[in-house]
Amino acid sequence: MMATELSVAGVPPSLSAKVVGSFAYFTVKDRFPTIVTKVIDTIHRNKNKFFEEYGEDGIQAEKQTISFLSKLRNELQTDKPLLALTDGLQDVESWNQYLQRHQRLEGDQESVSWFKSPWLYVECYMYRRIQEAFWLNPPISGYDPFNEGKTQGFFESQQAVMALCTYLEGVKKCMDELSKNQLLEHFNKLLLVSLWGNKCDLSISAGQENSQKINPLEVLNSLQPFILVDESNMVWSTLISAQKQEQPGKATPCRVDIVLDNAGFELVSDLVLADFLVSSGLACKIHFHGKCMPWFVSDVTANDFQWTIRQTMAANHKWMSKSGVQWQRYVKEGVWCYHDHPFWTQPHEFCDMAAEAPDLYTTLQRADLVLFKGDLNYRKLTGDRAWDHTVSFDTALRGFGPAPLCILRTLKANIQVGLQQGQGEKLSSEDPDWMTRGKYAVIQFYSPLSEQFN
Ligand SMILES: O=P(O)(O)OC[C@H]1O[C@](O)(CO)[C@@H](O)[C@@H]1O
Ligand SMILES: [Mn+2]
Repeated sequence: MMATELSVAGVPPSLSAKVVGSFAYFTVKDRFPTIVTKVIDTIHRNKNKFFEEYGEDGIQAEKQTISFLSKLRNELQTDKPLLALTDGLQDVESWNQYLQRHQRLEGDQESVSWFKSPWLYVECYMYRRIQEAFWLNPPISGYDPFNEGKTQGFFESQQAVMALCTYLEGVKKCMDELSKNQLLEHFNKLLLVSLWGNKCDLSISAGQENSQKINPLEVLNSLQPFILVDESNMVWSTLISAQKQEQPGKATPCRVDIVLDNAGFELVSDLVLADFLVSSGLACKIHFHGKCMPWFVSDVTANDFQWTIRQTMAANHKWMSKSGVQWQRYVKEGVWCYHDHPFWTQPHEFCDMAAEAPDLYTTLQRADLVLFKGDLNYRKLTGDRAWDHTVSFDTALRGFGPAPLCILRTLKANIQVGLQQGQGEKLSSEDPDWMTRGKYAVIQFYSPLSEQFN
């Protein structure tokens, strides 16, 4: 099961920093070292805290972690071969096998390196190595170096969060009187807020900025021209038709899975959408999927998920705290549940999920709809390959389709499929950076049950 064969007929090569001047090249060359340096600074700034908590052992661990990370930074800046992991975590074997498969494919170990290997692989590997640096240094193994940025992103988005929760509670109050069209209107709005919430990630800005300052609902119209593909109507029909199939014997009617991306405002926008789906009866159960370790700077971990709900509950704002209390109740009652499978923090393209993580694939098959959030999920759905812009989304998925699925993504990496003939060229001539600045977005849909829609 080699995941990145470059020679599969009809499948383009993986994006890689070996293309000098490409976005992948600049990311590996400039953004990776910046991110590792930021992690080092964060640890250093927290030195006193480690001392207070763990005494001399904390100081030793801080020093040692910084030394591991400096070594990592040096390896990546000098294009050294990737190394096997040694921290004994449950996913080590799978990472090391992945490395060996690449080495076999390339014919020598030197060729599997930061600038020569697939960008998706080396970027995931960098975050896994950061995790290793901590894990090998108890007592600070569990430290999340991105936590400060994530919590700051949440606090700086307070006004937007309040506006969104006020809107949500307003809708919920009159839910019973809403016509189907009104319900659809609210659904569309909240789907768009969740889509544009993906602008708020910390990885693209190397940890600089990830907050939502203005009322997201007020800017939706002005953002409409920047949505390049909008298949939200298929998402709506999927939810409606799943309801029609609801049978008394079916254990979990209309289940929606949300594969989360970033903490901060984006997570709140996802929770608001999930609340709307449940309170409107469009869904009965929501399964959230997050990361089991700090990932791509701002991605949601179990801790971020719980923390965000607690903070929302504790807010000194009537509608915000009401929303938080409701979310806590959903979690307690099992209407919402959070999972973090190790597959989400591995470098695989999603077309390899069925083979690499059959249990996760089976889990997703139980959903009536899977909503994927964000750029990294888009890269993994499409294999992070140099597809022509006009190739269809289903072709790029290469057989991945556990259930009807939709991706809500703002463009931050130079990959985009499913466009009209000439659309990509036109965008490139108007704005050469159209794929990498988070200015444009897509809502793309695929269903393995497509006959249902024919
Ligand atoms: O949080 P998101 O939307 O997945 O964005 C992260 C993206 O940002 C980047 O760091 C930009 O290159 C990509 O590596 C990654 O795909
Ligand atoms: Mn992210």
